[in-house]
Parts: sequence; structure tokens; C-alpha cells
Amino acid sequence: MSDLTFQNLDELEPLAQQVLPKTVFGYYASGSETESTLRDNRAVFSRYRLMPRMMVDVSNVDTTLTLLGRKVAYPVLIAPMAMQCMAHPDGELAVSRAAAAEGIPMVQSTMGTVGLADVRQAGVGGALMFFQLYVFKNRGFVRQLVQHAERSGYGGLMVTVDAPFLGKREADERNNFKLPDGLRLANLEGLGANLGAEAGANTDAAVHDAGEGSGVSKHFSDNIDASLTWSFVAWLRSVTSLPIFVKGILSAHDAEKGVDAGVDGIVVSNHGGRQLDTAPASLDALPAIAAAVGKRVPVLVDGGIRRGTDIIKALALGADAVLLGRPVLWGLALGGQEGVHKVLETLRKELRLSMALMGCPSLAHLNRRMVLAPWEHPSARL
Ligand SMILES: Cc1cc2nc3c(=O)[nH]c(=O)nc-3n(C[C@H](O)[C@H](O)[C@H](O)COP(=O)(O)O)c2cc1C
Ligand SMILES: CCCCCCC(=O)C(=O)O
Repeated sequence: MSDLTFQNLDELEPLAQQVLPKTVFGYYASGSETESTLRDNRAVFSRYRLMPRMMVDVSNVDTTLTLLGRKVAYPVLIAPMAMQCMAHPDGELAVSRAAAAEGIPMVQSTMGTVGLADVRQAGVGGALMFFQLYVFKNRGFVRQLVQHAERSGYGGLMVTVDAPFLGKREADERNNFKLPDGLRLANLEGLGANLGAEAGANTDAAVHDAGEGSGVSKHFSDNIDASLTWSFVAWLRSVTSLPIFVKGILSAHDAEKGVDAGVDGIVVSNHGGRQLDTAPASLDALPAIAAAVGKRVPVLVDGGIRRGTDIIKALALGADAVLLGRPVLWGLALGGQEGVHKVLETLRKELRLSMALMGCPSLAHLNRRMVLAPWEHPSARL
């Protein structure tokens, strides 16, 4: 049993900093360049205000939703995050078990330190799980990876489209960040050995390289396909029957393009402020995207979600659900599966209470009139 004690998710980062090696904490916590987008992802939530309704029966609050035809206990998914065994030996297995216990989806990263089939197996009995796809130069390998995910029981794919290269993460450059010895990018093992030669794939060498700069950044640019365009969605459809979400959309234009290309879901995201610095906060980008998509496919959002009220704001501005990133890693580092569970439980309880205080007995009661944008005065809701 973990003796981890905290009141809210914002308290976790400094606690995790005390237990993680400096290089690992730097990789997990940091954003790109000036970290302006990283900060704005969090700051934006205080700029929007909530407008509650009174005298509504909230003696029962229902937080459930349906995503891809499957019931989800509350509108939170665990964001894909690479290399979780750096935080705790159980890594992705602990996160998968905690998500399953809470009845919410985990999105497993391509760059996991546990194989995707084992992560899926650990979550059996829980909610649906997504596999996050990074698209390698080697399409034969991508096809194998996707079909392996489908056979392993994942219910959807989430293709990350905001990372033709990794952003300039100065903490990682400074720390010569690399994957610690003894850990592996478990899903990539066929990449160099069997399939990589033709694409010049580089597997273990760079990611474990202790040379100058960031080893993971070099590994990424050696292997990831920076020439991706919307035609990729049709190719992906030809090799899988899984629903396809795209993650990393920040404009209504791109959301339209995605829907036209046939995607099944859009994830509004700036990658937790780790890619293009000074890109807008995800919450600011959300309303125009939700309007453009117009309920044709689900819209998810991530970046800076730390409170139940953050979830309410995101849903009132048009999201169907949110993804939670770094606090999961902090819970994992501080208490393994129990720690992650505690993080999720804290957020779930805050969400339920805030829904009651908003006069919302179910998620369907949330709407745009219940949130005030920075330019709107409360009198706009008379
Ligand atoms: C340490 C770390 C690793 C990440 N790895 C991935 C990844 O492998 N694939 C991906 O699409 N996004 C990745 N992301 C981005 C997250 O999925 C998500 O967009 C972001 O963390 C959400 O913001 P938050 O951390 O403020 O909640 C990563 C983020 C962090 C912090
Ligand atoms: C070679 C491993 C690279 C992992 C990159 C994961 C990621 O998306 C991140 O933001 O970090």
C-alpha cells in the first residue's frame, strides 16, 4: 500500500522531482525551447470561468460516457507517454492496471518500455485501449506494428501528427538524455533486425548513446517519417480495421482535413508543450476545432489538465473527453500502480464534485453557456 499523500495533482511534480534521476525528471517535465506553450497549457484554465446553475437535482451525478461504442467511467484517457519504466520498474503495466481498475482508456505509446501485447493484457477487463502510432520510414514495420496492436486487442489507433521531428528540448540536450541501460523500446525490436536496413533505421545505438545532445531526439529523426501527409490515413485504413484518431491538431483547417480524410476522432494537442514552442494552449485551440468538426467524430483534448474543473471547461468548450499526461508519471514514480490509481481517483472525485456544484447531473448537461471565455463578462449569461 502506498503512503503517498497529496491534495491535488499540482502538488505531485515537486514530489516526483525528489525521487527521479535528474535526466529522467528533465525529460518527463520539460517542454521545448522557452516552454511558453507548456506554461500556457496550464495558465489558460484560470482565464476561463465557470457559470454554474442552481436548483438542479444533483443527488446522483453520472460521469460516464460512450466512446467508440464502449462505456468509459469518466471522460479521461491516459495520454500516450514514452518510456514509463524510467519512472517505476512496472512502468506501462502499472499504468494499464490502474486505468483498467478505474474503467478509463489508456493510450499506449509506440515508444513503450514494455511490449504492447503485455500492456494490453494487463488492462484486460477494463475500458477500451488505444495504441498510439509513430509512423516510421519503414512502412513494412508500421504495418506489422499496427496489425500486432489489432491482434493484441487494442480498440483504436491514435496517430501522432505533430512530431515529424522531436521539438528542441533543451533540458534533454543539456543532460545528454538517453534511455537508461537495461531498458528497451520494446515495440521496436523488429525494426533494425529484420526490416530497417532499407530505410536506414537506427534502433538501439542512438537511444542508448551517451554522446552529445539528446539520444532520443537523434533516434527519432533517424527513424520517423517526416514526409507524412493526409494520404497516410488511406494507407493505414488499407492495413487495419481499427478506428483511427489523429493526435496533435491545433487548427480548424487541419481538423476539417482530418475528417475529410476519414479519421474517426481528433485529438486537440500541442504534445504537452514539447513540440512547437509558442503554439497555442490546447484549450484555446479547442472551440474552433469543435465547431468545425460539428460532432461528426469525437474530439478529445490534452495539455495541462490537472483539476476536475479543467475537465468541465474542456467539455463545455466542445471536447468529448480529455487526456491526462504528466501527473500519471508522477503518480507512477511516487507509488507505482497505487500511485497512478490515487492520481486518477483524485481527479475523478474532483470531477464529480464540480459537476454537482455546476448543477450538472450528467455530462450531457455541460454546454458552451456554462463557461465564460476571457473576453466574456458574466453579464453575457443573464
Ligand atoms: C514524458 C512524455 C512522453 C510523451 N510521449 C509521447 C508519445 O510517445 N507519443 C505521443 O503522441 N505523445 C507523447 N507525449 C505527449 C502526451 O501524450 C500529451 O500530449 C501531453 O503530455 C499532455 O499534456 P500534460 O502532460 O500537460 O497532461 C508525451 C508527453 C510526455 C510528458
Ligand atoms: C526514441 C524515443 C522517442 C520518444 C518520444 C516520445 C515523445 O513523443 C515525447 O514527447 O517525448
